[in-house]
Amino acid sequence: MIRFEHVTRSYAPGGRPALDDVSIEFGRGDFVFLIGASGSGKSTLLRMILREGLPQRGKITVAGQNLGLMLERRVPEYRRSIGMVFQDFRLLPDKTVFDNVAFAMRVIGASRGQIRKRVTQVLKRVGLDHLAKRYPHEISGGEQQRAAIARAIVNNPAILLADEPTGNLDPRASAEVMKILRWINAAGTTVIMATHDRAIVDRMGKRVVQLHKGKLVRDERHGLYDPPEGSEAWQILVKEEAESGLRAEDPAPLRTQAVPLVAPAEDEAEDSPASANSAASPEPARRSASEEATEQAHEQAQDATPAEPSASQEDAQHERAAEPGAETEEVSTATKTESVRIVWPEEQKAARYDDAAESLISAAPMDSDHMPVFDNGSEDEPQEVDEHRDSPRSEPEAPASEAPAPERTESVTAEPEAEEVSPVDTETEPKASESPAAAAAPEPATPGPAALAPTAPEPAEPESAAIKPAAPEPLASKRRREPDQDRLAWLTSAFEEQSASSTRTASSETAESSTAVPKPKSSASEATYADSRRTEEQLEASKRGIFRRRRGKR
Ligand SMILES: Nc1ncnc2c1ncn2[C@@H]1O[C@H](COP(=O)(O)OP(=O)(O)OP(=O)(O)O)[C@@H](O)[C@H]1O
Repeated sequence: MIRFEHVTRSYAPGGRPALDDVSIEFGRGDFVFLIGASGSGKSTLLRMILREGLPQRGKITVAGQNLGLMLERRVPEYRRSIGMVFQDFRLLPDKTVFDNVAFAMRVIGASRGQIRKRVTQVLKRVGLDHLAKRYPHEISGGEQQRAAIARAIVNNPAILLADEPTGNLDPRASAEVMKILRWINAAGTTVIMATHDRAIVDRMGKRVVQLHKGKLVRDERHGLYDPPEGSEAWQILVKEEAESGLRAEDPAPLRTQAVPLVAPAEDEAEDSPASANSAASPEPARRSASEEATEQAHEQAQDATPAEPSASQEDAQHERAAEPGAETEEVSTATKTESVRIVWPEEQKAARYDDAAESLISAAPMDSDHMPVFDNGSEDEPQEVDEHRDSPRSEPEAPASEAPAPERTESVTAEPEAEEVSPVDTETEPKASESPAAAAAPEPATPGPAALAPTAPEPAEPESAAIKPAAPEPLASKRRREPDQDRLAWLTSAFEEQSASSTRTASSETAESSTAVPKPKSSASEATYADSRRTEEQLEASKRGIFRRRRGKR
């Protein structure tokens, strides 16, 4: 589905490429951890999937579309097929949780009723329906990240990219985020997550892709954070750590078996390269870091540009294609598509879900409807929209208990104008114009058709549990390792314990421990906020114009 072919990407002339001759594939429904030292190219790889920057060499195709051939004006639509979650959340600070999530639907022209219904549904799924009216600074970091995830998935993306989504979170909040990502993946969304969190990677036992100075050095179907001892990736890291003086701080690799440097998946063996070759640096773009940041902010703002007030994106594409003289864009040398939105056949979605649901969700606490259970406090309290934002931490927080229902197939039928939405609106009946799919989410357990995509079996436990390090570790490494194992143990119990048994005290402690509201990390994100607000104002202005015109007609 996502294919990098000998991709090289440099930011500065003559500098070391951020990605260096990287060839790799990510399949539909994959859950991939992207690991590597700071500066190894993880974020660059994620951004390139989002088409933020093109390779100077090589080719990236997503769902058969060559991103290098994609017309600029199609990029915003393409990006709406992809959800993105950042370490610093990037919520709009002057919007409530509800409106942050609703914003992503408003920019595609969804109607008020659709937005209200869908946003409420998604907030329930991430356990935030009771905090819908809070502002980002009134909720914890973990809750902010869940809101950011809700925003990322509200339009049913085919791909979810997460750049260190647990980087600012404590273990409990991290575990909840991972539960959600696991569930999203089980619903068929490809999840690619850059992380430095050893415990999470080791606990999940998912595919691990490791970068080192822009090169792909490891691709394991079910990997741990540390490369297998003796492998080339392990040797590279030992050398790097010795050079940087980090070795004494770092734990020894957890396994003793040597595996090939790059171990392609069984079904990808033909296409995955055995190793990443060093390539001559191409002529890089002559842009400064600040220009790059501005470009990113601009590109993200493009995403926020309101779409034509048409129906769903697919419908809109078909409508445009049906118009006389409408463009049909050749987005790939091999594939001619009408839409840049990433869609795959219904049966494959169902098959992927059916195949994945049982195994992927199994480790997370679930309620009777197979929803991840969140530790939001007493289960006795009714779930309702919080209408008392003045006392942000005094209300009881109810657990999510809505049916999970991945409904990646639903499409929204947009109305001509996006309207301001309030989560306290008491109207609950969907409008007649709303898509039935939006009203009735499919049951996850429904078996898919025969076209089931084979999925590698999930390991019962990470292999690390049974394997001892081959060599005695230095004292310093043991010191570093203890907290890591504590964290691993904590995560394990967090995954396994039923939140019904968790106390409200624990919940509030967690909330207290992570209440700091992160400032935008970079000028790019600040610019994104500003551009998003500008877009918001443009929306408002256009609505005012529409209403004025209507009044004039009357
Ligand atoms: N906008 C930019 N302009 C110039 N160089 C950049 C830019 N973004 C990243 N780089 C450089 O590209 C290389 C890869 O950076 P990248 O952010 O992809 O690494 P990373 O693995 O995500 O690091 P981290 O774990 O610290 O987030 C680094 O050397 C970095 O300095």
